[in-house]
Amino acid sequence: MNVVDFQTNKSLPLVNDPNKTVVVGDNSLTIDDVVSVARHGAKVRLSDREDVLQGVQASCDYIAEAVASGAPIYGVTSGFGGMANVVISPESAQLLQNNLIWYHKAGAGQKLSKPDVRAAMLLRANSHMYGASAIRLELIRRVETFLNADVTPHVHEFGSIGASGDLTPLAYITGAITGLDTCYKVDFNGEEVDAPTALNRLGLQPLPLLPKEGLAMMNGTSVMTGIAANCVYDARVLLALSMGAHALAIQGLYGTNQSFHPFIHDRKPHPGQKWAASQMLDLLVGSLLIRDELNGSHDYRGGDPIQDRYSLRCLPQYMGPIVDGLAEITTQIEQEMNSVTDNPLIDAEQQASYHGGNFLGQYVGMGMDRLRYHMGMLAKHLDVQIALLVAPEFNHGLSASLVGNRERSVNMGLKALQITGNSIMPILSFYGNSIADRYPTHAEQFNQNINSQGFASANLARRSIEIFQQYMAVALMFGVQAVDLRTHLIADHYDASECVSPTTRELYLAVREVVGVPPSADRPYIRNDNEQPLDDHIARIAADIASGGRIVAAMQSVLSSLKK
Ligand SMILES: N[C@@H](Cc1ccc([N+](=O)[O-])cc1)C(=O)O
Repeated sequence: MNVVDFQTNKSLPLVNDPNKTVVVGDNSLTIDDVVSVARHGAKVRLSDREDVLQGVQASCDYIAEAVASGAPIYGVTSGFGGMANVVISPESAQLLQNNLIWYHKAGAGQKLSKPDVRAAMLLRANSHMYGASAIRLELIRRVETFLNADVTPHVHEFGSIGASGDLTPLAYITGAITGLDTCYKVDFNGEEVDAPTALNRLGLQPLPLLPKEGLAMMNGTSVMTGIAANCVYDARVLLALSMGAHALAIQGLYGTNQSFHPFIHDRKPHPGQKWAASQMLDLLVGSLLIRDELNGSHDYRGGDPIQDRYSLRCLPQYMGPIVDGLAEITTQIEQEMNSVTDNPLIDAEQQASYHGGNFLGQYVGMGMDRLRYHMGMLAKHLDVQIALLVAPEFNHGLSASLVGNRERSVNMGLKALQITGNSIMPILSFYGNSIADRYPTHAEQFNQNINSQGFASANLARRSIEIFQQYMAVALMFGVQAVDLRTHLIADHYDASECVSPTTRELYLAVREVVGVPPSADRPYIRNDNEQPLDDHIARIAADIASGGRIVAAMQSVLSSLKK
Protein backbone atom coordinates (compact mmCIF):
# COMPACT_ATOMS: atom_id res chain seq x y z
CA MET A 1 0.00 0.00 0.00
CA ASN A 2 1.16 3.50 -0.76
CA VAL A 3 2.26 5.84 1.96
CA VAL A 4 -0.20 8.65 1.65
CA ASP A 5 1.53 11.83 0.69
CA PHE A 6 -0.44 14.55 2.36
CA GLN A 7 2.47 16.95 2.00
CA THR A 8 2.39 17.12 -1.79
CA ASN A 9 4.16 20.22 -2.96
CA LYS A 10 1.33 21.52 -5.04
CA SER A 11 1.62 25.25 -5.47
CA LEU A 12 -1.21 27.13 -3.84
CA PRO A 13 -3.24 29.61 -5.83
CA LEU A 14 -1.34 32.83 -6.30
CA VAL A 15 -4.11 34.80 -4.65
CA ASN A 16 -3.08 33.35 -1.29
CA ASP A 17 0.25 35.15 -1.14
CA PRO A 18 0.11 37.48 1.90
CA ASN A 19 3.29 39.26 0.81
CA LYS A 20 1.73 40.49 -2.40
CA THR A 21 1.23 44.21 -2.92
CA VAL A 22 -1.38 45.40 -5.35
CA VAL A 23 -0.58 48.76 -6.92
CA VAL A 24 -3.62 50.86 -7.75
CA GLY A 25 -3.47 53.31 -10.64
CA ASP A 26 -0.55 51.98 -12.68
CA ASN A 27 -2.09 49.05 -14.52
CA SER A 28 -5.38 47.32 -14.87
CA LEU A 29 -6.38 45.24 -11.87
CA THR A 30 -7.14 41.56 -12.34
CA ILE A 31 -9.71 39.44 -10.58
CA ASP A 32 -6.84 37.68 -8.82
CA ASP A 33 -5.65 41.10 -7.54
CA VAL A 34 -9.09 41.76 -6.10
CA VAL A 35 -9.28 38.39 -4.39
CA SER A 36 -5.76 38.78 -2.98
CA VAL A 37 -6.72 42.04 -1.31
CA ALA A 38 -10.29 41.13 -0.44
CA ARG A 39 -9.61 37.78 1.16
CA HIS A 40 -5.94 37.21 1.72
CA GLY A 41 -4.67 40.47 3.16
CA ALA A 42 -2.50 41.54 0.25
CA LYS A 43 -1.37 45.13 0.77
CA VAL A 44 -2.54 48.00 -1.38
CA ARG A 45 -0.38 50.87 -2.59
CA LEU A 46 -1.58 53.81 -4.61
CA SER A 47 0.48 54.62 -7.68
CA ASP A 48 3.24 57.17 -7.14
CA ARG A 49 3.46 58.02 -10.83
CA GLU A 50 3.59 61.80 -11.24
CA ASP A 51 1.22 61.87 -14.22
CA VAL A 52 -1.36 59.80 -12.35
CA LEU A 53 -1.23 61.95 -9.22
CA GLN A 54 -1.31 65.16 -11.22
CA GLY A 55 -4.34 63.88 -13.12
CA VAL A 56 -6.22 63.34 -9.88
CA GLN A 57 -5.34 66.83 -8.66
CA ALA A 58 -6.16 68.48 -12.01
CA SER A 59 -9.72 67.16 -11.91
CA CYS A 60 -10.14 68.61 -8.40
CA ASP A 61 -8.81 71.99 -9.58
CA TYR A 62 -11.26 71.98 -12.46
CA ILE A 63 -14.23 71.53 -10.14
CA ALA A 64 -12.98 74.12 -7.62
CA GLU A 65 -12.81 76.71 -10.42
CA ALA A 66 -16.16 75.68 -11.86
CA VAL A 67 -17.84 76.13 -8.48
CA ALA A 68 -16.16 79.49 -7.90
CA SER A 69 -17.37 80.73 -11.27
CA GLY A 70 -20.89 79.37 -10.69
CA ALA A 71 -20.75 77.09 -13.74
CA PRO A 72 -23.76 74.77 -14.06
CA ILE A 73 -22.54 71.19 -13.51
CA TYR A 74 -24.78 68.29 -12.53
CA GLY A 75 -24.52 67.28 -8.90
CA VAL A 76 -21.99 70.03 -8.20
CA THR A 77 -24.07 73.15 -8.63
CA SER A 78 -27.36 71.32 -9.13
CA GLY A 79 -29.49 69.02 -7.06
CA PHE A 80 -29.44 65.26 -7.61
CA GLY A 81 -31.25 62.84 -9.84
CA GLY A 82 -34.81 63.82 -10.62
CA MET A 83 -34.20 67.02 -8.67
CA ALA A 84 -31.34 68.14 -10.90
CA ASN A 85 -33.39 71.25 -11.73
CA VAL A 86 -32.60 72.66 -8.27
CA VAL A 87 -29.84 75.28 -8.48
CA ILE A 88 -27.13 75.03 -5.82
CA SER A 89 -25.17 78.16 -4.95
CA PRO A 90 -21.37 78.05 -4.59
CA GLU A 91 -21.86 78.55 -0.83
CA SER A 92 -24.00 75.41 -0.59
CA ALA A 93 -21.88 73.25 -2.88
CA GLN A 94 -19.98 71.62 -0.05
CA LEU A 95 -23.04 71.04 2.09
CA LEU A 96 -24.70 69.39 -0.92
CA GLN A 97 -22.07 66.65 -0.91
CA ASN A 98 -22.10 66.01 2.81
CA ASN A 99 -25.89 65.97 2.76
CA LEU A 100 -25.80 63.40 -0.03
CA ILE A 101 -24.34 60.71 2.19
CA TRP A 102 -26.85 61.60 4.91
CA TYR A 103 -30.03 60.89 3.07
CA HIS A 104 -28.52 57.70 1.71
CA LYS A 105 -28.31 56.27 5.21
CA ALA A 106 -31.22 54.12 4.09
CA GLY A 107 -29.75 50.64 3.69
CA ALA A 108 -31.57 47.55 4.92
CA GLY A 109 -30.93 43.92 5.74
CA GLN A 110 -27.80 41.98 6.59
CA LYS A 111 -24.24 43.25 6.41
CA LEU A 112 -22.21 42.35 3.36
CA SER A 113 -19.23 40.11 4.01
CA LYS A 114 -15.90 41.73 4.73
CA PRO A 115 -14.20 40.41 1.58
CA ASP A 116 -16.98 41.79 -0.60
CA VAL A 117 -16.73 45.25 1.00
CA ARG A 118 -12.92 45.18 0.74
CA ALA A 119 -13.22 44.34 -2.94
CA ALA A 120 -15.60 47.28 -3.37
CA MET A 121 -13.20 49.70 -1.64
CA LEU A 122 -10.29 48.60 -3.79
CA LEU A 123 -12.30 49.10 -6.96
CA ARG A 124 -13.58 52.51 -5.87
CA ALA A 125 -10.01 53.68 -5.33
CA ASN A 126 -9.03 52.22 -8.69
CA SER A 127 -11.81 54.08 -10.45
CA HIS A 128 -10.72 57.34 -8.84
CA MET A 129 -7.08 57.00 -9.84
CA TYR A 130 -8.02 57.61 -13.49
CA GLY A 131 -8.28 61.29 -12.59
CA ALA A 132 -11.72 61.90 -14.06
CA SER A 133 -13.68 62.15 -10.83
CA ALA A 134 -12.47 65.25 -8.94
CA ILE A 135 -11.76 63.61 -5.64
CA ARG A 136 -8.76 64.48 -3.50
CA LEU A 137 -5.89 62.03 -3.24
CA GLU A 138 -6.28 62.41 0.52
CA LEU A 139 -9.66 60.68 0.35
CA ILE A 140 -8.44 57.91 -1.95
CA ARG A 141 -5.54 57.38 0.47
CA ARG A 142 -8.03 56.78 3.24
CA VAL A 143 -9.37 53.81 1.33
CA GLU A 144 -5.81 52.52 1.03
CA THR A 145 -5.27 53.06 4.78
CA PHE A 146 -8.49 51.31 5.74
CA LEU A 147 -7.68 48.31 3.55
CA ASN A 148 -4.15 47.94 4.85
CA ALA A 149 -5.26 48.32 8.48
CA ASP A 150 -8.07 45.78 8.01
CA VAL A 151 -10.81 48.30 8.78
CA THR A 152 -14.02 47.55 6.91
CA PRO A 153 -17.19 49.68 6.79
CA HIS A 154 -20.55 48.07 7.48
CA VAL A 155 -22.61 48.02 4.30
CA HIS A 156 -26.16 46.66 4.00
CA GLU A 157 -27.33 44.09 1.46
CA PHE A 158 -30.31 46.16 0.22
CA GLY A 159 -30.47 49.75 -0.99
CA SER A 160 -29.12 49.83 -4.53
CA ILE A 161 -30.94 49.27 -7.80
CA GLY A 162 -27.64 49.36 -9.63
CA ALA A 163 -28.70 52.38 -11.64
CA SER A 164 -26.75 55.29 -10.17
CA GLY A 165 -24.37 52.56 -9.40
CA ASP A 166 -24.48 51.72 -5.75
CA LEU A 167 -25.31 55.08 -4.15
CA THR A 168 -26.45 53.76 -0.79
CA PRO A 169 -23.83 51.03 -0.29
CA LEU A 170 -21.09 53.47 -1.25
CA ALA A 171 -22.55 56.09 1.10
CA TYR A 172 -21.71 53.78 4.01
CA ILE A 173 -18.12 53.47 2.82
CA THR A 174 -17.94 57.24 2.37
CA GLY A 175 -19.41 57.85 5.82
CA ALA A 176 -16.79 55.54 7.31
CA ILE A 177 -13.74 57.11 5.71
CA THR A 178 -14.87 60.70 6.29
CA GLY A 179 -15.70 59.90 9.90
CA LEU A 180 -17.99 62.86 10.52
CA ASP A 181 -20.62 60.91 12.38
CA THR A 182 -20.77 58.05 14.86
CA CYS A 183 -23.68 56.44 13.05
CA TYR A 184 -21.32 54.89 10.49
CA LYS A 185 -19.82 51.68 11.85
CA VAL A 186 -16.80 49.68 10.86
CA ASP A 187 -15.24 46.35 11.63
CA PHE A 188 -11.88 47.25 13.16
CA ASN A 189 -9.85 44.05 13.16
CA GLY A 190 -12.91 42.12 14.28
CA GLU A 191 -14.27 44.74 16.68
CA GLU A 192 -17.27 46.93 15.82
CA VAL A 193 -16.48 50.62 16.36
CA ASP A 194 -17.92 53.87 15.02
CA ALA A 195 -16.22 55.76 12.22
CA PRO A 196 -14.76 58.66 14.29
CA THR A 197 -13.23 56.13 16.72
CA ALA A 198 -11.76 54.20 13.83
CA LEU A 199 -10.25 57.36 12.35
CA ASN A 200 -8.83 58.30 15.72
CA ARG A 201 -7.15 54.92 16.08
CA LEU A 202 -5.71 55.32 12.59
CA GLY A 203 -4.37 58.77 13.44
CA LEU A 204 -6.76 60.50 11.04
CA GLN A 205 -9.09 63.48 11.43
CA PRO A 206 -12.71 63.70 10.25
CA LEU A 207 -12.70 65.03 6.70
CA PRO A 208 -15.68 66.95 5.24
CA LEU A 209 -16.31 66.38 1.54
CA LEU A 210 -15.59 69.10 -1.02
CA PRO A 211 -17.78 69.81 -4.06
CA LYS A 212 -18.28 66.74 -6.28
CA GLU A 213 -16.57 64.40 -3.81
CA GLY A 214 -19.76 62.82 -2.47
CA LEU A 215 -20.86 62.01 -6.00
CA ALA A 216 -17.39 60.82 -6.90
CA MET A 217 -17.46 58.41 -3.98
CA MET A 218 -21.01 57.17 -4.36
CA ASN A 219 -22.00 57.39 -7.98
CA GLY A 220 -20.57 54.14 -9.31
CA THR A 221 -20.65 50.39 -9.68
CA SER A 222 -17.84 49.45 -7.30
CA VAL A 223 -19.79 47.49 -4.71
CA MET A 224 -21.66 45.26 -7.13
CA THR A 225 -18.46 44.90 -9.18
CA GLY A 226 -16.43 43.97 -6.10
CA ILE A 227 -18.91 41.26 -5.17
CA ALA A 228 -18.99 40.16 -8.81
CA ALA A 229 -15.19 39.93 -9.02
CA ASN A 230 -15.08 37.69 -5.96
CA CYS A 231 -17.95 35.61 -7.36
CA VAL A 232 -16.30 35.23 -10.76
CA TYR A 233 -13.20 33.94 -8.99
CA ASP A 234 -15.30 31.48 -6.99
CA ALA A 235 -17.28 30.39 -10.03
CA ARG A 236 -14.07 29.60 -11.90
CA VAL A 237 -12.88 27.55 -8.93
CA LEU A 238 -16.19 25.69 -8.92
CA LEU A 239 -15.91 25.07 -12.65
CA ALA A 240 -12.41 23.61 -12.17
CA LEU A 241 -13.64 21.49 -9.27
CA SER A 242 -16.60 20.32 -11.34
CA MET A 243 -14.15 19.00 -13.89
CA GLY A 244 -12.35 17.15 -11.10
CA ALA A 245 -15.60 15.76 -9.71
CA HIS A 246 -16.60 14.58 -13.19
CA ALA A 247 -13.21 12.95 -13.67
CA LEU A 248 -13.72 11.05 -10.41
CA ALA A 249 -17.26 10.09 -11.43
CA ILE A 250 -16.11 8.89 -14.86
CA GLN A 251 -13.48 6.70 -13.20
CA GLY A 252 -16.05 5.49 -10.69
CA LEU A 253 -18.33 4.53 -13.59
CA TYR A 254 -15.51 2.89 -15.56
CA GLY A 255 -16.09 5.32 -18.41
CA THR A 256 -14.13 5.67 -21.62
CA ASN A 257 -11.71 8.42 -22.59
CA GLN A 258 -12.63 8.07 -26.25
CA SER A 259 -15.35 10.70 -26.14
CA PHE A 260 -12.67 13.31 -25.41
CA HIS A 261 -10.54 12.44 -28.44
CA PRO A 262 -9.23 15.59 -30.17
CA PHE A 263 -10.46 14.31 -33.54
CA ILE A 264 -14.03 14.78 -32.35
CA HIS A 265 -13.53 18.22 -30.86
CA ASP A 266 -11.41 19.57 -33.69
CA ARG A 267 -14.47 19.03 -35.81
CA LYS A 268 -16.62 21.20 -33.56
CA PRO A 269 -13.97 23.50 -32.21
CA HIS A 270 -15.83 25.80 -29.82
CA PRO A 271 -13.10 27.00 -27.43
CA GLY A 272 -14.92 25.87 -24.27
CA GLN A 273 -15.75 22.48 -25.72
CA LYS A 274 -12.15 21.93 -26.81
CA TRP A 275 -10.89 23.05 -23.42
CA ALA A 276 -13.23 20.68 -21.58
CA ALA A 277 -12.25 17.74 -23.77
CA SER A 278 -8.52 18.29 -23.48
CA GLN A 279 -8.73 18.92 -19.74
CA MET A 280 -10.72 15.74 -19.30
CA LEU A 281 -8.07 13.79 -21.21
CA ASP A 282 -5.43 15.25 -18.87
CA LEU A 283 -7.56 14.45 -15.87
CA LEU A 284 -7.94 10.82 -16.91
CA VAL A 285 -4.50 10.04 -18.30
CA GLY A 286 -2.78 7.27 -16.39
CA SER A 287 -5.94 6.04 -14.71
CA LEU A 288 -6.43 2.32 -14.22
CA LEU A 289 -10.14 2.90 -13.72
CA ILE A 290 -11.21 3.84 -17.25
CA ARG A 291 -11.66 2.15 -20.59
CA ASP A 292 -8.63 3.42 -22.46
CA GLU A 293 -9.96 3.61 -26.01
CA LEU A 294 -8.07 6.54 -27.45
CA ASN A 295 -6.80 4.26 -30.22
CA GLY A 296 -10.33 4.04 -31.59
CA SER A 297 -11.18 0.61 -30.22
CA HIS A 298 -14.68 0.06 -28.90
CA ASP A 299 -14.97 -3.57 -28.20
CA TYR A 300 -15.96 -3.31 -24.53
CA ARG A 301 -19.31 -4.87 -23.79
CA GLY A 302 -19.66 -6.32 -20.29
CA GLY A 303 -23.43 -6.29 -20.73
CA ASP A 304 -23.46 -2.49 -20.95
CA PRO A 305 -24.01 -0.13 -23.88
CA ILE A 306 -21.03 0.13 -26.21
CA GLN A 307 -20.73 3.88 -25.61
CA ASP A 308 -21.25 5.95 -22.45
CA ARG A 309 -24.38 7.83 -21.50
CA TYR A 310 -24.61 11.48 -22.45
CA SER A 311 -23.53 12.96 -19.15
CA LEU A 312 -20.13 11.32 -19.77
CA ARG A 313 -19.93 11.19 -23.56
CA CYS A 314 -21.22 14.70 -24.20
CA LEU A 315 -19.40 16.32 -21.31
CA PRO A 316 -17.33 18.68 -23.49
CA GLN A 317 -20.35 19.66 -25.55
CA TYR A 318 -22.36 20.37 -22.39
CA MET A 319 -19.59 22.15 -20.50
CA GLY A 320 -18.37 24.16 -23.48
CA PRO A 321 -20.97 26.95 -23.37
CA ILE A 322 -20.53 27.23 -19.61
CA VAL A 323 -16.77 27.60 -20.00
CA ASP A 324 -17.14 30.15 -22.79
CA GLY A 325 -19.90 31.94 -20.92
CA LEU A 326 -17.81 32.32 -17.79
CA ALA A 327 -14.89 33.56 -19.89
CA GLU A 328 -17.06 36.30 -21.34
CA ILE A 329 -18.35 37.29 -17.92
CA THR A 330 -14.78 37.38 -16.61
CA THR A 331 -13.73 39.75 -19.39
CA GLN A 332 -16.69 42.02 -18.77
CA ILE A 333 -16.25 42.17 -15.01
CA GLU A 334 -12.54 42.92 -15.43
CA GLN A 335 -13.44 45.75 -17.79
CA GLU A 336 -15.96 47.12 -15.30
CA MET A 337 -13.31 46.91 -12.54
CA ASN A 338 -10.98 49.04 -14.62
CA SER A 339 -13.45 51.75 -15.53
CA VAL A 340 -14.39 55.17 -14.25
CA THR A 341 -17.97 54.71 -13.15
CA ASP A 342 -19.15 58.07 -11.81
CA ASN A 343 -20.78 61.14 -13.33
CA PRO A 344 -20.08 63.80 -14.39
CA LEU A 345 -16.61 62.96 -15.69
CA ILE A 346 -13.88 65.55 -15.85
CA ASP A 347 -11.49 65.92 -18.76
CA ALA A 348 -8.96 68.22 -17.11
CA GLU A 349 -6.75 68.40 -20.20
CA GLN A 350 -9.57 69.82 -22.30
CA GLN A 351 -10.99 71.73 -19.33
CA ALA A 352 -14.36 70.08 -19.95
CA SER A 353 -16.82 67.94 -18.05
CA TYR A 354 -19.36 65.52 -19.48
CA HIS A 355 -22.74 64.35 -18.23
CA GLY A 356 -23.17 60.62 -18.86
CA GLY A 357 -24.09 57.36 -17.21
CA ASN A 358 -21.09 55.08 -16.57
CA PHE A 359 -22.65 54.24 -13.21
CA LEU A 360 -25.26 51.98 -14.81
CA GLY A 361 -24.26 48.48 -13.72
CA GLN A 362 -25.82 46.61 -16.61
CA TYR A 363 -22.73 44.52 -17.33
CA VAL A 364 -22.71 43.40 -13.73
CA GLY A 365 -26.45 42.82 -13.51
CA MET A 366 -26.63 40.73 -16.66
CA GLY A 367 -23.23 39.17 -15.98
CA MET A 368 -24.23 37.93 -12.54
CA ASP A 369 -27.56 36.72 -13.91
CA ARG A 370 -25.63 34.64 -16.40
CA LEU A 371 -23.11 33.50 -13.80
CA ARG A 372 -25.92 32.11 -11.63
CA TYR A 373 -27.49 30.47 -14.66
CA HIS A 374 -24.19 28.77 -15.45
CA MET A 375 -23.87 27.59 -11.86
CA GLY A 376 -27.30 25.98 -12.14
CA MET A 377 -26.26 24.23 -15.35
CA LEU A 378 -23.06 22.93 -13.73
CA ALA A 379 -25.06 21.58 -10.81
CA LYS A 380 -27.58 19.84 -13.08
CA HIS A 381 -24.75 17.94 -14.75
CA LEU A 382 -23.16 16.85 -11.48
CA ASP A 383 -26.53 15.77 -10.13
CA VAL A 384 -27.11 13.36 -13.00
CA GLN A 385 -23.61 11.95 -12.62
CA ILE A 386 -24.38 11.21 -8.98
CA ALA A 387 -27.66 9.60 -10.04
CA LEU A 388 -25.77 7.21 -12.32
CA LEU A 389 -23.30 6.35 -9.58
CA VAL A 390 -25.95 5.24 -7.08
CA ALA A 391 -28.08 3.16 -9.45
CA PRO A 392 -26.87 -0.43 -10.00
CA GLU A 393 -28.69 -0.41 -13.36
CA PHE A 394 -26.27 2.22 -14.61
CA ASN A 395 -23.12 2.13 -12.49
CA HIS A 396 -21.24 -0.80 -14.06
CA GLY A 397 -21.13 -3.03 -11.02
CA LEU A 398 -20.93 -0.67 -8.05
CA SER A 399 -23.17 -1.22 -5.04
CA ALA A 400 -26.56 0.48 -4.71
CA SER A 401 -26.19 3.95 -3.17
CA LEU A 402 -22.45 3.21 -3.07
CA VAL A 403 -22.77 1.15 0.11
CA GLY A 404 -19.23 0.51 1.33
CA ASN A 405 -19.82 -2.69 3.24
CA ARG A 406 -22.62 -4.87 1.94
CA GLU A 407 -22.10 -7.41 4.70
CA ARG A 408 -23.68 -5.05 7.20
CA SER A 409 -27.13 -5.37 5.69
CA VAL A 410 -28.54 -2.24 7.34
CA ASN A 411 -26.04 -0.02 5.50
CA MET A 412 -27.85 2.28 3.10
CA GLY A 413 -24.69 4.09 2.02
CA LEU A 414 -24.90 7.51 0.44
CA LYS A 415 -28.69 7.51 0.04
CA ALA A 416 -29.37 10.53 2.25
CA LEU A 417 -26.32 12.29 0.84
CA GLN A 418 -27.80 12.03 -2.64
CA ILE A 419 -31.06 13.49 -1.37
CA THR A 420 -29.15 16.37 0.21
CA GLY A 421 -27.64 16.98 -3.21
CA ASN A 422 -31.08 16.71 -4.81
CA SER A 423 -32.34 19.28 -2.30
CA ILE A 424 -29.62 21.75 -3.31
CA MET A 425 -29.45 21.36 -7.07
CA PRO A 426 -32.94 22.77 -7.81
CA ILE A 427 -32.12 25.81 -5.69
CA LEU A 428 -29.04 26.45 -7.78
CA SER A 429 -31.13 26.19 -10.95
CA PHE A 430 -33.70 28.49 -9.39
CA TYR A 431 -30.99 31.05 -8.62
CA GLY A 432 -30.31 30.98 -12.36
CA ASN A 433 -33.41 33.12 -12.87
CA SER A 434 -32.65 36.61 -14.04
CA ILE A 435 -33.29 39.77 -12.06
CA ALA A 436 -31.82 42.37 -14.42
CA ASP A 437 -35.02 42.15 -16.45
CA ARG A 438 -37.28 43.22 -13.56
CA TYR A 439 -38.33 46.79 -13.99
CA PRO A 440 -39.04 49.37 -11.32
CA THR A 441 -39.15 51.99 -14.08
CA HIS A 442 -40.70 54.45 -11.68
CA ALA A 443 -37.57 54.60 -9.53
CA GLU A 444 -36.51 57.99 -8.20
CA GLN A 445 -39.09 60.24 -9.91
CA PHE A 446 -38.64 58.24 -13.13
CA ASN A 447 -35.06 59.52 -13.41
CA GLN A 448 -33.58 56.06 -12.88
CA ASN A 449 -36.20 54.58 -15.18
CA ILE A 450 -33.85 51.89 -16.41
CA ASN A 451 -31.82 50.15 -13.79
CA SER A 452 -29.53 47.16 -13.80
CA GLN A 453 -30.43 45.51 -10.49
CA GLY A 454 -26.71 44.72 -10.59
CA PHE A 455 -26.25 44.89 -6.83
CA ALA A 456 -29.12 42.47 -6.23
CA SER A 457 -27.84 40.25 -9.01
CA ALA A 458 -24.36 40.18 -7.47
CA ASN A 459 -25.74 39.42 -4.02
CA LEU A 460 -27.78 36.56 -5.46
CA ALA A 461 -24.62 35.33 -7.16
CA ARG A 462 -22.79 35.42 -3.84
CA ARG A 463 -25.53 33.25 -2.32
CA SER A 464 -25.56 30.89 -5.28
CA ILE A 465 -21.80 30.40 -4.93
CA GLU A 466 -22.05 29.67 -1.21
CA ILE A 467 -24.76 27.10 -1.84
CA PHE A 468 -22.73 25.57 -4.65
CA GLN A 469 -19.74 25.14 -2.35
CA GLN A 470 -21.94 22.89 -0.21
CA TYR A 471 -23.16 21.07 -3.29
CA MET A 472 -19.63 20.57 -4.57
CA ALA A 473 -18.74 18.94 -1.26
CA VAL A 474 -21.50 16.40 -1.85
CA ALA A 475 -20.35 15.74 -5.42
CA LEU A 476 -16.76 15.19 -4.31
CA MET A 477 -17.80 12.79 -1.58
CA PHE A 478 -19.62 10.72 -4.21
CA GLY A 479 -16.60 10.84 -6.49
CA VAL A 480 -14.22 9.67 -3.77
CA GLN A 481 -16.44 6.84 -2.61
CA ALA A 482 -17.05 5.72 -6.18
CA VAL A 483 -13.36 5.45 -7.10
CA ASP A 484 -12.68 3.48 -3.94
CA LEU A 485 -15.40 0.98 -4.85
CA ARG A 486 -14.23 0.83 -8.48
CA THR A 487 -10.66 0.22 -7.27
CA HIS A 488 -11.94 -2.72 -5.28
CA LEU A 489 -13.57 -4.21 -8.39
CA ILE A 490 -10.43 -3.73 -10.47
CA ALA A 491 -7.52 -4.11 -8.06
CA ASP A 492 -9.05 -5.95 -5.12
CA HIS A 493 -8.25 -3.27 -2.56
CA TYR A 494 -9.84 0.05 -1.69
CA ASP A 495 -7.00 2.53 -1.96
CA ALA A 496 -7.98 4.47 -5.06
CA SER A 497 -4.94 6.70 -4.75
CA GLU A 498 -3.06 3.84 -6.41
CA CYS A 499 -5.46 3.54 -9.33
CA VAL A 500 -6.88 6.94 -10.20
CA SER A 501 -5.08 9.25 -12.63
CA PRO A 502 -2.23 11.30 -11.15
CA THR A 503 -4.21 14.56 -11.49
CA THR A 504 -7.31 13.28 -9.77
CA ARG A 505 -5.09 11.62 -7.17
CA GLU A 506 -4.29 15.10 -5.87
CA LEU A 507 -7.95 15.91 -5.58
CA TYR A 508 -8.77 12.56 -4.05
CA LEU A 509 -6.05 12.92 -1.42
CA ALA A 510 -7.07 16.49 -0.68
CA VAL A 511 -10.64 15.45 0.07
CA ARG A 512 -9.48 12.55 2.23
CA GLU A 513 -7.21 14.87 4.15
CA VAL A 514 -9.87 17.51 4.69
CA VAL A 515 -12.40 15.00 6.03
CA GLY A 516 -9.71 13.33 8.15
CA VAL A 517 -10.13 9.83 6.70
CA PRO A 518 -6.88 8.74 5.05
CA PRO A 519 -7.05 6.24 2.18
CA SER A 520 -6.79 2.60 3.15
CA ALA A 521 -6.43 -0.64 1.23
CA ASP A 522 -8.83 -2.28 3.65
CA ARG A 523 -11.84 -0.04 3.51
CA PRO A 524 -13.49 2.52 1.26
CA TYR A 525 -13.95 6.13 2.35
CA ILE A 526 -17.44 5.38 3.71
CA ARG A 527 -17.68 1.79 4.94
CA ASN A 528 -20.42 1.58 7.55
CA ASP A 529 -23.17 4.19 7.95
CA ASN A 530 -22.47 4.69 11.62
CA GLU A 531 -18.77 5.44 11.26
CA GLN A 532 -18.84 9.07 10.12
CA PRO A 533 -21.03 12.18 10.31
CA LEU A 534 -21.59 13.05 6.68
CA ASP A 535 -22.77 16.58 7.55
CA ASP A 536 -19.45 17.31 9.17
CA HIS A 537 -17.63 16.12 6.06
CA ILE A 538 -19.79 18.33 3.83
CA ALA A 539 -19.08 21.33 6.06
CA ARG A 540 -15.33 20.71 6.09
CA ILE A 541 -15.05 20.26 2.36
CA ALA A 542 -17.21 23.32 1.65
CA ALA A 543 -15.12 25.43 4.05
CA ASP A 544 -11.91 24.28 2.40
CA ILE A 545 -13.29 25.21 -1.01
CA ALA A 546 -14.52 28.61 0.19
CA SER A 547 -11.15 29.46 1.68
CA GLY A 548 -9.16 28.32 -1.36
CA GLY A 549 -7.56 25.50 0.58
CA ARG A 550 -6.06 22.15 -0.23
CA ILE A 551 -8.91 20.97 -2.45
CA VAL A 552 -8.73 24.08 -4.63
CA ALA A 553 -4.94 23.77 -4.85
CA ALA A 554 -5.37 20.23 -6.18
CA MET A 555 -7.23 21.62 -9.21
CA GLN A 556 -4.88 24.56 -9.70
CA SER A 557 -3.67 23.39 -13.11
CA VAL A 558 -7.22 23.18 -14.44
CA LEU A 559 -8.03 26.54 -12.90
CA SER A 560 -5.00 28.27 -14.40
CA SER A 561 -5.71 26.82 -17.83
CA LEU A 562 -9.12 28.51 -17.92
CA LYS A 563 -8.91 31.24 -20.51
CA LYS A 564 -10.08 34.72 -19.73
N1 LIG B 1 -26.21 58.77 -10.81
C1 LIG B 1 -26.84 60.04 -10.80
C2 LIG B 1 -26.54 60.71 -9.52
C3 LIG B 1 -27.60 60.62 -8.52
C4 LIG B 1 -28.87 60.22 -8.85
C5 LIG B 1 -29.86 60.17 -7.86
C6 LIG B 1 -29.52 60.52 -6.58
N2 LIG B 1 -30.52 60.47 -5.60
O1 LIG B 1 -30.23 60.82 -4.49
O2 LIG B 1 -31.64 60.04 -5.90
C7 LIG B 1 -28.25 60.90 -6.25
C8 LIG B 1 -27.28 60.95 -7.23
C9 LIG B 1 -26.32 60.84 -11.95
O3 LIG B 1 -25.13 61.02 -12.03
O4 LIG B 1 -27.12 61.29 -12.75
